[in-house]
Amino acid sequence: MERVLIKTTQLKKWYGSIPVVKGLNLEVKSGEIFGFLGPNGAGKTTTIKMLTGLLEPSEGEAFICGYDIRKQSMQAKSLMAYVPDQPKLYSKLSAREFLHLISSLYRVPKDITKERTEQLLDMFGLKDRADELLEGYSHGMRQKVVLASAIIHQPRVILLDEPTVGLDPASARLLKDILQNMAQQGVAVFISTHILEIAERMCHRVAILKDGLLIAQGSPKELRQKVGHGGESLEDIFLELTGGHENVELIKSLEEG
Ligand SMILES: Nc1ncnc2c1ncn2[C@@H]1O[C@H](COP(=O)(O)OP(=O)(O)OP(=O)(O)O)[C@@H](O)[C@H]1O
Repeated sequence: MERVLIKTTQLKKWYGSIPVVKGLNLEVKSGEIFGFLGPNGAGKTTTIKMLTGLLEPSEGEAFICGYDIRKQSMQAKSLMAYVPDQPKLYSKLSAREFLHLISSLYRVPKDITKERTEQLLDMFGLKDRADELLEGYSHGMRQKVVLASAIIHQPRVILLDEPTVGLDPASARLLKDILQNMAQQGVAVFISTHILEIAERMCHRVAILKDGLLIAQGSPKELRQKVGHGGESLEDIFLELTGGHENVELIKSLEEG
């Protein structure tokens, strides 16, 4: 049986008196690519921040590889990687220096760090500019450095918040290939995205969050069978479940009017 590497039980978050995540029960297994979908403000980033230990849950628990993110945070964090939607880099370091730094924080031995840094720089097409300061990098190039730094310690779990924003098509494809490869090696991949085509093509299972609650969960095919009438795309199902179809109708009526 595959191991559950990400698990939440009745995870909740309030900001002040406002509940934004309302009791999430999630499980992601080794080798699984899990898509976390939902309209703006649904609570996706809040959930990911609780899973990574950046935000304290108001109630409930989250586990990474069986470690409680609050009580065993060092063990949990050493086994995970997090790619935020707005990554921050040390702009006065070069890409090569940054990768060495992150790798050393994860206590990867020096010789392995050097080898993996060169492999990753090569893989992401950054080798020619690896010694330039990151302040001179474009958004997409920075995104690639963050991705490289996230996988340098070979995590068992990777959480990505909107990772394809700013990547050119070739880099987005590279990311997809890397994540699929990681999943084949048993990594649990948790990816929040608004790009439903990515979710449809890449994710083994997706969950749709609305107003802090899970309203559907399953493989894209299962969701189509459960919710659809046949022939719909995941986008149609998403809009149906989240009420986006009303907006489509509204736009149409505005156009007609
Ligand atoms: N620090 C905060 N203080 C108060 N409210 C917050 C804070 N951070 C987020 N929220 C609110 O919590 C809700 C969920 O936000 P969150 O960023 O988790 O949504 P999301 O699903 O990631 O949205 P998006 O797709 O737009 O990135 C929103 O209503 C947001 O305004």
